[in-house]
Amino acid sequence: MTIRIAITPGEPAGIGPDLLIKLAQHQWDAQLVVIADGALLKQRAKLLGLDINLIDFDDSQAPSIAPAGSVYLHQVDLGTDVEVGVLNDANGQYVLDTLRIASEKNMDGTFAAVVTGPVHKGIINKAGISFSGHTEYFAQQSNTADVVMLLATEGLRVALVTTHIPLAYVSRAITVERLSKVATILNHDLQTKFGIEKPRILVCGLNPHAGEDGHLGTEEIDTITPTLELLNNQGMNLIGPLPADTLFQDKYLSQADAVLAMYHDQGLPVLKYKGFGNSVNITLGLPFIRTSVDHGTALDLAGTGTADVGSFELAIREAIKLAHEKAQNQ
Ligand SMILES: NC(=O)C1=CN([C@@H]2O[C@H](COP(=O)(O)OP(=O)(O)OC[C@H]3O[C@@H](n4cnc5c(N)ncnc54)[C@H](O)[C@@H]3O)[C@@H](O)[C@H]2O)C=CC1
Ligand SMILES: NCC(=O)COP(=O)(O)O
Repeated sequence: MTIRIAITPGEPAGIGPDLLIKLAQHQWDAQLVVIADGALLKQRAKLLGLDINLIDFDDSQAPSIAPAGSVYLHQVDLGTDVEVGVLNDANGQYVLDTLRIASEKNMDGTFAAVVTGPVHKGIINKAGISFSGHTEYFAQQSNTADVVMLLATEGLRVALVTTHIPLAYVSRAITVERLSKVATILNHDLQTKFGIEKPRILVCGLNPHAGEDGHLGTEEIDTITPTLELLNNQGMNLIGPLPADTLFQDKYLSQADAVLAMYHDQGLPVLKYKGFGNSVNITLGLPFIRTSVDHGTALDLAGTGTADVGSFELAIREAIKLAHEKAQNQ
């Protein structure tokens, strides 16, 4: 069975188009359909000294595999010409259009998954569109109240209770309800997507030293500990709250299936230090499969041909794998 995957290369001035063009140089075991402006891809390929053959995507045809050097294209017109490495808010709507189409066509079953390249959150907002990240955008588009950001590399999976919010709002956002939903989604998807029968999840505290018995903050006593007790009584295996500065060592990680961090920069720096370029971002809890890269737009590398394809490649491979598993279980 041929799986059909949507790919959004993301910010047109960044490295997303470069990586997509490089990855299309070999044949994939799935139909990859890039949702982007074809002229942009042609121009970027020329700059990189590569050829790219774009095949018009027709969703009335059965999924088929493109030969090496080719990729299927769902055309979306850019707002304006792209200067490599230079952001332009005139293209903010274009980026969002590619994501909207990917979302709609995953919801209606045209695609079995979406793999996203990096977007620049700032320039989309500068274009007058409120946007904090793919994770939140796809949740909103699919009317999903709670989704979970999980990044995975060899030997470490990190999920987040809160995602793209200012640090000043984090404490308020960690409620019994949110923590319960995130832990439940994480536990469920570790079982179903990763085949772990009874996931062992290490849960970080929020404050230094997990609050030091309430002397350095009380969120652990007021919210985190009671929620973990509640969920463990229902059969989960959540360990914590643990001091985040000491739990990231092999002694603990080797016994764990995932770490649940309270906020973006508590968990992701460790993950990226361990596996930058070799990690995948997976959104759990969505009604469709979405994977992504572990890096940003890297404007400094766009058009140079030096950007590493590792994470984008892994994101596509993971999406294909998850899509096959989902198809088999239906
Ligand atoms: N999935 C997404 O859409 C993500 C988007 N971003 C966005 O990217 C923008 C830029 O963020 P930064 O913090 O500067 O992170 P960045 O990942 O774009 O760049 C950080 C450093 O890593 C290098 N780098 C990044 N990707 C690389 C690759 N594939 N190969 C080799 N080197 C690479 C860059 O050259 C730079 O030195 C921001 O607007 C941010 O929101 C950041 C992370 C994920
Ligand atoms: N650091 C990961 C990240 O910010 C990716 O966010 P998203 O766009 O995948 O929601």
